[in-house]
Amino acid sequence: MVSTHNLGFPRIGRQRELKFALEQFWRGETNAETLQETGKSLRLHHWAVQAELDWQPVGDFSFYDHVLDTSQLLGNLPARVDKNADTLSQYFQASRGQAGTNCCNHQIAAAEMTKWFDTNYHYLVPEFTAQTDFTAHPERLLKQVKEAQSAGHQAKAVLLGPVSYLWLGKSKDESNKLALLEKILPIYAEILGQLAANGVEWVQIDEPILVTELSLEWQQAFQTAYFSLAKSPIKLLLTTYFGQLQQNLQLACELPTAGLHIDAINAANEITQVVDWLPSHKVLSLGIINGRNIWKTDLNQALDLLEPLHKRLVDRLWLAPSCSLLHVPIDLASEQNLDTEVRDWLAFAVQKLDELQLLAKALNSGRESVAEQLAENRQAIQRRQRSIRVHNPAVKQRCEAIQPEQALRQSDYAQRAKIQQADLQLPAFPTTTIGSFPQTNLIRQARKQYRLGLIGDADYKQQMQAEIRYAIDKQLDLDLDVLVHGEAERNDMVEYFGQQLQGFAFTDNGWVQSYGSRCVKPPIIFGDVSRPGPMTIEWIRYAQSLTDKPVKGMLTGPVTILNWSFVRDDQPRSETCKQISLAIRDEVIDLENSGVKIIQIDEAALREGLPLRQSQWQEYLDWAVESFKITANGVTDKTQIHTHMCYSEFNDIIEAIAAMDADVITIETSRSQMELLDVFRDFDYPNAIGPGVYDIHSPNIPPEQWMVDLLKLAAKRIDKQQLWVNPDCGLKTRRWEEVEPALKAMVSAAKLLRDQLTA
Ligand SMILES: CN1c2c(nc(N)[nH]c2=O)NC[C@@H]1CNc1ccc(C(=O)N[C@@H](CCC(=O)N[C@@H](CCC(=O)N[C@@H](CCC(=O)O)C(=O)O)C(=O)O)C(=O)O)cc1
Ligand SMILES: N[C@@H](CCS)C(=O)O
Ligand SMILES: [Zn+2]
Repeated sequence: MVSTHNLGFPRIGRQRELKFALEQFWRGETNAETLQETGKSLRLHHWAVQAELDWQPVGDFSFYDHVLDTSQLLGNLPARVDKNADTLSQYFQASRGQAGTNCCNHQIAAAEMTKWFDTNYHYLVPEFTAQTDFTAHPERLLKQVKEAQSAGHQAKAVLLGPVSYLWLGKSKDESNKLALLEKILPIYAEILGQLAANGVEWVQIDEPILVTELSLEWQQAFQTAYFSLAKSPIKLLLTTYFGQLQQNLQLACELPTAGLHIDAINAANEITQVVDWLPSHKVLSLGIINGRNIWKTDLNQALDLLEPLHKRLVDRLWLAPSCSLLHVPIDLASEQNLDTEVRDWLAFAVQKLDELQLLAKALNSGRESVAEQLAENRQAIQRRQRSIRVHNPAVKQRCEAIQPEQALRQSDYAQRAKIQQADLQLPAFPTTTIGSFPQTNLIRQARKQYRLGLIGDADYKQQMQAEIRYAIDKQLDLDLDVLVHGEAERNDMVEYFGQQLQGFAFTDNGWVQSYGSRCVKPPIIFGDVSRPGPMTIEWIRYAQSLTDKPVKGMLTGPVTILNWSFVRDDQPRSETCKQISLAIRDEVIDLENSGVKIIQIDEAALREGLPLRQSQWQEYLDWAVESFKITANGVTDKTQIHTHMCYSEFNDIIEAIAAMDADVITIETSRSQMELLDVFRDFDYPNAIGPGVYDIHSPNIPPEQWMVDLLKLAAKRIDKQQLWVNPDCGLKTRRWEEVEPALKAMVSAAKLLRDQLTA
């Protein structure tokens, strides 16, 4: 008999119950008990949805992030959290920071947040020093185990493994993180012991770093860790996902665990080798359903692959999604307005689990036991392949006809910079923001009413224009140099563009957690992409009509639209990206023709799209940078092109960043004390840079002196002529009460620097 299990279920809830519960709690409208009740009810609901599986995951739920949960489990929250606070308050202090007050609270900086591998999910980076000690705090996990067991479920505990945990964290004092392994292992052993004592048979121990290129030192750490944990009285399912094992394959197979899970979508070519290497007592869990995409599985094809493996492995074969279902929307049944043809091609989390059960039944009881469903699945797969909605010959021809010159600026940066400055006349340390201003309730309500047809085009336009006017007036009061229109009309920087492009479909409720309570609704790219008409021109033109200061045209770049969408799997990503790049190029040219002098093309997701293995980076960077350049470079020298990236660890890709040749790049740096600029200095990066001085992910308002200090640190690394002054990212998640004083201090800091450093 083949068994089924799931690596993790989306936490946010069908109606984003978790989001609303968290935000109410943070606003002080509800108490901790109410929040805990929501958590419990979501967990119980999720386990009920997964009840048909042989094992239900416990420990995948989180109030903010599972890596932060692991830090708390191991007694490793940042030292600055208030030791006297209760555990929930400590948890939120670490995830969101705490603003200082005049009375008793001191300001607590939030932990650094970064991308979880190549996904759009963010985790909170564990912090280490040579002195870090760990202590076991398994109470929350054990409580959840009990909850699941009491509800009649087979609890399989989910833990982030010790080696990946250390790898994902950051040493604050340059000490070797691996030296902590010997301290952390007894704590894991203690937790495993407690799980066993509470009736847990299997622990899914996630070690996703096994799909990356590991040095010998880290490979050896796996040996040390798992030979040590093998003494524990519990079965470990060593779990890898997001890619191939390659040089870690033998290691993963041979570590002394009771089972191994591999990503059978991304590492399909390694299955045979894994089966050959795997010791005969071990379970092999195959992640056969794609946990990163929303397409129906070709079940007949999957069975062709699985049947011979089942014959060989018999009871030792388990089936699961390739990774946690955290990265896909919950339920297709929540969609009332999806195009029926496209809907027929899709599977969300709940449908993926149905697919899993169907595969298990076909293996356990023969294909004939599910013949009807298999026939229906075959037809759906064929309908998608043959659909005329997918293919647009004009788009394909335009892509084939792209000439290399289309990706080139007219002149080099030095020459462009002079032409642009002569026109723009910006001061030293020019100030700007990244694009969005607070998405207030009023804005969201207006969008909702418009969406529901409760207000018409004229009303909506008037309301959005009022918001734009408000944002422009505020920026004029603040004396910022380069203004933005504030993005009031955008629900999301990717969804907004997708909704106006052909080849995209949308969901109403296809929410996916991005960080904490924040979610996104990734568009679905199902066909060739084209732009039926201008997407942003009217709004920017209106904003520019209100002021003589330059207002940036604001676009999302092709690589980011690609990386933050669910992408078609029937052509290379590079091809889809090229199609998007031509569509956005047309928008850039229209903006220039409308008199817009500065155009920002956000490529927030360019870096996270890097393949997990460095050996594949260059190929990706070649087409990603080319796509950006096709989009950006149809303009004359006079137009200043900005790009923005929220994550700025550019050490290994600085050449690609330089090759993008944006006139100005604004980046996230404030939490790293400008250290991220070292690579720009070492590379002699010539173009302008706006290192973020205001961490927009935290409600804390940065004091002016803090930003002055950051700018001075920046000026030590980068020629002051090159420096711009801006926040780390857009301000849509913040409130005006936070934004105004923060930007006031930022502009003041820039002016001070102007006086001090350019005198
Ligand atoms: C820059 N970031 C982005 C990433 N990915 C994207 N696709 N987009 C990004 O901007 N990845 C990296 C970072 C992640 N950062 C964020 C930051 C903020 C959010 C966020 O705020 N998300 C919102 C949802 C945004 C949205 O689409 N809103 C819609 C619908 C809102 C809604 O729920 N409306 C209610 C009614 C109004 C109300 O009561 O609030 C309804 O319909 O019932 C809109 O504004 O129209 C969030 O709330 O989580 C995400 C990623
Ligand atoms: N222009 C966008 C970029 C976010 S990465 C914003 O300001 O929200
Ligand atoms: Zn950003």
